[in-house]
Amino acid sequence: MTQLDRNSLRVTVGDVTRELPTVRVGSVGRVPLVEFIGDSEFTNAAAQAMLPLIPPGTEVLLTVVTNALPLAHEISDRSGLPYVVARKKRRTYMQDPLIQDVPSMTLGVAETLWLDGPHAARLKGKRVTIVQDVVASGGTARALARLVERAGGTVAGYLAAFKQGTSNLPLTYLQELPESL
Ligand SMILES: O=C(O)c1cc(=O)[nH]c(=O)n1[C@@H]1O[C@H](COP(=O)(O)O)[C@@H](O)[C@H]1O
Repeated sequence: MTQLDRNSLRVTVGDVTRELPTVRVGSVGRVPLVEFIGDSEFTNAAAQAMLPLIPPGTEVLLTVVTNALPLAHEISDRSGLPYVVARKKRRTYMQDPLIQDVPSMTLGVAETLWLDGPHAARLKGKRVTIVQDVVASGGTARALARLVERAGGTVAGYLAAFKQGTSNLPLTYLQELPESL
């Protein structure tokens, strides 16, 4: 990882290098912006590198829209593990969804997660690994863990492409990003 200036940070995953732009977030300062959506080459490199980090015993992956979705798709495809997706908006077709507030978000917006009932059923009795693009405060990860428990599953572990900040979750990740630049 190379800091080019306050406006960008160069990261390399596998043989793919990207210059992440930085964005201003509240009073925190500038944080590097990781975008997997729209970048299959970067997504695929990260998914491939994350395969050995999947916690042993994992039976199902759980992720949340939007940015982590292509990553979870690729990890699922490469590992053969099924994946389940929490949404951030209610959909009219949802049946008995589990609704979970995310207490605080690094990017500055409070959010609510929605897990459709039939999808929650796929977590019941399973060892579930939570997959994210970035874990910062850990608020999203904790909300996803709560959904696993409410669905009757157990959390096998937390897997992220990048860690940013000092959350004390038992997280496996590829690289650590600076909290602010
Ligand atoms: O696109 C995003 O939502 C996102 C971009 C980014 O550069 N960094 C980033 O942390 N996020 C999202 O912010 C959430 C992590 O923040 P915490 O809940 O504070 O750990 C995840 O849902 C990420 O998808």
